[in-house]
Amino acid sequence: MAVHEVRHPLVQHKLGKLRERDISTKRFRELTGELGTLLTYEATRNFETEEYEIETWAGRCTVERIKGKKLTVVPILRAGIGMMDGVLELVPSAKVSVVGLARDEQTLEPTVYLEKLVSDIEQRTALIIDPMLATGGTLIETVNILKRAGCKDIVGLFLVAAPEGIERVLDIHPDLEIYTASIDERLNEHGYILPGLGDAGDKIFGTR
Ligand SMILES: O=P(O)(O)OC[C@H]1O[C@H](OP(=O)(O)OP(=O)(O)O)[C@H](O)[C@@H]1O
Ligand SMILES: O=c1cc[nH]c(=O)[nH]1
Ligand SMILES: [Mg+2]
Repeated sequence: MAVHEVRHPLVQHKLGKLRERDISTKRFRELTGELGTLLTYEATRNFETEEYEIETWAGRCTVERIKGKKLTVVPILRAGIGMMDGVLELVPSAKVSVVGLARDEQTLEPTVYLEKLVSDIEQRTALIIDPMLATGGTLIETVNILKRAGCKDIVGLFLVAAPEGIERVLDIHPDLEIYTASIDERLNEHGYILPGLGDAGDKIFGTR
């Protein structure tokens, strides 16, 4: 297991724009999708490939394809939906397993309100997507759901992650692989990430 902070210049440039206080809903959505694409590119870097032969304009040629990797993208409602189109741009055939969790603003404990997983999830790598990993409670519960369903290979993509949350999650799920555009400084007293993005769900959906 490992935590990868993706320091690629494009990722850091887009994340900087995303942090601007007066960003519009439209721009926040665009950048969230684009960062979803870039994090997917990084997270799929070590997928195994196999060679096969094709007929080309110049005769036969050996090319490569991803070897038997079946994916399911797992957006955590609501905010994870904001990354989904960007992720699916690179893995357009992936099945989608949706989970809905909401964090109680006072206790910071998540409640699960939806589980709609693909039926053969035990044969798939799960790619969890959510802009924020804060206290880690939502991610721990999501991984619990996936493991209960038989999923063994689980990767999480987050725009921003708090060090406290990462530590808590890895304590319980040390086999998890995490990709994030930034490991931020800390959580504030309300469980929000600093400097973070504010409330990502509200910014993506235009609610407040
Ligand atoms: O790591 P945690 O402390 O559990 O917090 C992170 C969760 O909180 C946010 O969702 P929220 O519950 O606000 O739901 P939303 O996406 O509907 O806004 C965020 O998108 C994560 O899912
Ligand atoms: O900083 C945070 C923490 C949880 N959820 C968010 O949207 N932002
Ligand atoms: Mg929210």
